[in-house]
Amino acid sequence: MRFNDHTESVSAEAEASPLLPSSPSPAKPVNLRGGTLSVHPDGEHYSYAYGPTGLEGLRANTYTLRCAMFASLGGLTFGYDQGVIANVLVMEDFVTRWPVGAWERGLMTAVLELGCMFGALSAGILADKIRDAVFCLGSALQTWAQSLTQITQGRAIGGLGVGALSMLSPLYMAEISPPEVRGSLLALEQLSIVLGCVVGFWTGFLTRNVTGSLSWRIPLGLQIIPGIILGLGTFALPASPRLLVLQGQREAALASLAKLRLRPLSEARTDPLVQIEMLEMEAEAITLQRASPTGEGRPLRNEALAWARLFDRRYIDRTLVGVMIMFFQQWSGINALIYYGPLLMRNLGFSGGTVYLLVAGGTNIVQFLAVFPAILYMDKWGRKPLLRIGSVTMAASHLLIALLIFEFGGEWGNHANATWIAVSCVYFFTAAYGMSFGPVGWVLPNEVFPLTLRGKGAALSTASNWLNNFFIGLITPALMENSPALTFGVFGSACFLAYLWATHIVPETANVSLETIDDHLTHQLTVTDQVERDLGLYDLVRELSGDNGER
Ligand SMILES: O[C@H]1[C@H](O)[C@@H](O)[C@H](O)[C@@H](O)[C@H]1O
Repeated sequence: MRFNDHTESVSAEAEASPLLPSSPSPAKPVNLRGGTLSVHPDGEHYSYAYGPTGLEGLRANTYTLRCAMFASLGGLTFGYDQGVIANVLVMEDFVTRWPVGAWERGLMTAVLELGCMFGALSAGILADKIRDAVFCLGSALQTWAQSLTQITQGRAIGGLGVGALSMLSPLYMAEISPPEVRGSLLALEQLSIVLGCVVGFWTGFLTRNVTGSLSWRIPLGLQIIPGIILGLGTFALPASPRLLVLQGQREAALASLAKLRLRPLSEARTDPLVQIEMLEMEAEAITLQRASPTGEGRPLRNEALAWARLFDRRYIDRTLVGVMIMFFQQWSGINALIYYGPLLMRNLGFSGGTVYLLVAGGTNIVQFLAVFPAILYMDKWGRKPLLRIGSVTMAASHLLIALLIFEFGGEWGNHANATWIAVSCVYFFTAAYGMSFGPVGWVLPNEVFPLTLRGKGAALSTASNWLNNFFIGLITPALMENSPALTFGVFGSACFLAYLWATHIVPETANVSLETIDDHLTHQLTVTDQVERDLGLYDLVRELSGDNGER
């Protein structure tokens, strides 16, 4: 049984969350080969860290960092598509070749998001390399398309790959990370997505004047490169130790963990923190297997039962956390700005190329820069404070824009100051989003589910991202046409609800191991506790803390 004693100052809000039981008072940390173990006087509540959080922590985890960066290439692929497509849709060759209506164009854009949703949900079925191959096939189809139907088909197929990768990359990162830098490492997914947006946007921007179809074939084709690198790289990445334990491969899991924690295998066998981490994984795997032994010979029924467990009374809280963080991430309105930003800027009185650069180019860069504070401080400050500050700032920015449009809409020319305040609000919003719901949206869903449900839970949460993304894309133009002020009012209200949700419902997950989070979220701890006791975990913890157990 562990507790949320972060030697550094993770918010006390964790204790205010209804999902987490209140933690026992913190204990003095014991230094263990560079890491720390803090044990409560009762000998059964503890927390541990292999090293510091933030930048120093990332520096101390070079190999895990490299693996996570590599895995995050999955995020790059979908960010790139978003960045590129905005440009492709207005390229001269593209528009004259296929002079289609708004509806077909909308379908062509949105079909990727629907593909992504199915890709995320079915990620568990396809093997790694096949998912990647599906993505490359989709990209190739788009690049060599001879008709709009082929592009649309290519985007639907590519979407399956992008969706699967967008779910699997962060899941893998969560499973290989040590507790003290898991938030920072998972935030790399967001960094990659937004980097993809920036690169995609500027690539399209640079090739837009190339003659003929190369103007759009080049940027669409380039996305195959990260796909190929990722495909080749999956052969070199170490397997998730948690998955190996679940599959009963203890030795392989230890070898993988030793590599990730930068210890020679022989040393890892006796390293106290590695031993604790291994025992925790084993305890969780045993508990979960006892709780849900899979019946043999009925794979479809078992699969359906496994999905149904997400809605079981015991897990529904976590399922809602995963689904709702993505819901609020999308209803914050970030993609309304990304997809329809130029429209908004035109509403604010800007025109031509300025509009384009200000919005699409500018907001992507702001979003990209905003991820860095999240990477550096997410584990130190905790997830909840980021979400709360972020949602309040986003709500305030949206509401101010709504008021300004209401007051000065249609006569911006006479109110230059109001225009610039509105533009600043767009950037404030983007920065606040980029530090909060952007990265945390990819962190929380990969932390709150227990081992056996983690894949399906993350898949459902990612599907929620894509489905809501799709709806936003669909309704925003109509909303804007109807009333731009109302559009911002709607997103502002969603941000305010997100604040209430982050304050009262979200559990703090910073700085504790994935198994600890599971312990905390499982309202009755008894089974895992007993298994942990049987495996000798508490004896080991007491021994390491210099306690002989007599109390
Ligand atoms: O986290 C990402 C990121 O913020 C992207 O810019 C946005 O387009 C995605 O929908 C979102 O999931």
